[in-house]
Amino acid sequence: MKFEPTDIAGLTVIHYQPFADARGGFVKTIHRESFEQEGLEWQFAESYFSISARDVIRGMHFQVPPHDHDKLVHVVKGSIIDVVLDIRNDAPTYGSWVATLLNDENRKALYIGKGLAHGFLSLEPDTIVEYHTTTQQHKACEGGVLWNSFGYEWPVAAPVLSERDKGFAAFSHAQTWFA
Ligand SMILES: Cc1cn([C@H]2C[C@H](O)[C@@H](COP(=O)(O)OP(=O)(O)O[C@H]3O[C@H](C)C(=O)[C@H](O)[C@H]3O)O2)c(=O)[nH]c1=O
Repeated sequence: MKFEPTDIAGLTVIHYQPFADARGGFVKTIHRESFEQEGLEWQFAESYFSISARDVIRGMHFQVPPHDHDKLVHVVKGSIIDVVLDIRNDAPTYGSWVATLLNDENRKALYIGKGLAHGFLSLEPDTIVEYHTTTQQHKACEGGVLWNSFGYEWPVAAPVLSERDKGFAAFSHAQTWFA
C-alpha cells in the first residue's frame, strides 16, 4: 500500500494494491508496519460498514474531544465521492474541503484524522463503505455539519439523506468544536 498526502494535513489517501487471480481478488486494508512508518494509528476501537443506494449522502460527521477519532474509510463494493471538511479553527486549511473518488476499481482509501468532518455520496446502488475508528461511538460527542453548507457542490440532483443529517446546523466560523 502507498500513502499520498493531501492539501489538508491529517488527511491521507491510501492506495491499496489488490491481488487478483483466477479465484477473484484480495485487498489488504490495514498493515501495522506500513501505518506505523506513516505515523498513522493502526489499532482501531470500532469497525462498521454501511450499504447505500445510489444518490445517498451520509455526513458530514465527526466526534469531538475527548472521543474524537481518526477514521479509515474504504469502499468494499461500488463507488463514492468522499468529502472531508477541515473544522479545526486554528488550521491553515480551516473550512477547506477535499473530494476524492473511492471505488472498487481504484481501491483507494482515506485516513481521516481528528478534527475533520466526513461524508460521502454513493454513485452506485448497494455501495458498501467500511469504516474503522480509533474511538468508539459516543453519542454525546457526535457532531455534524449540514451537507450543503460549506461550499462543496455535490454532483447529485436529489440526494437521499437521513433526517438527522438534514437537521445539522450550517457550517459557520462561530463553531469551535476543534478550537
Ligand atoms: C456510527 C454508528 C451508528 N450506529 C447506529 C446508529 C443508527 O441506528 C445506525 C446508523 O447510524 P448513522 O445514521 O449515524 O450512520 P451514518 O449516517 O451512515 O454515519 C456514518 O457515515 C458517515 C459518513 C460517517 O463518517 C460516520 O462515521 C458514520 O457514522 O447505526 C451505532 O450503533 N454505532 C455507531 O458507531
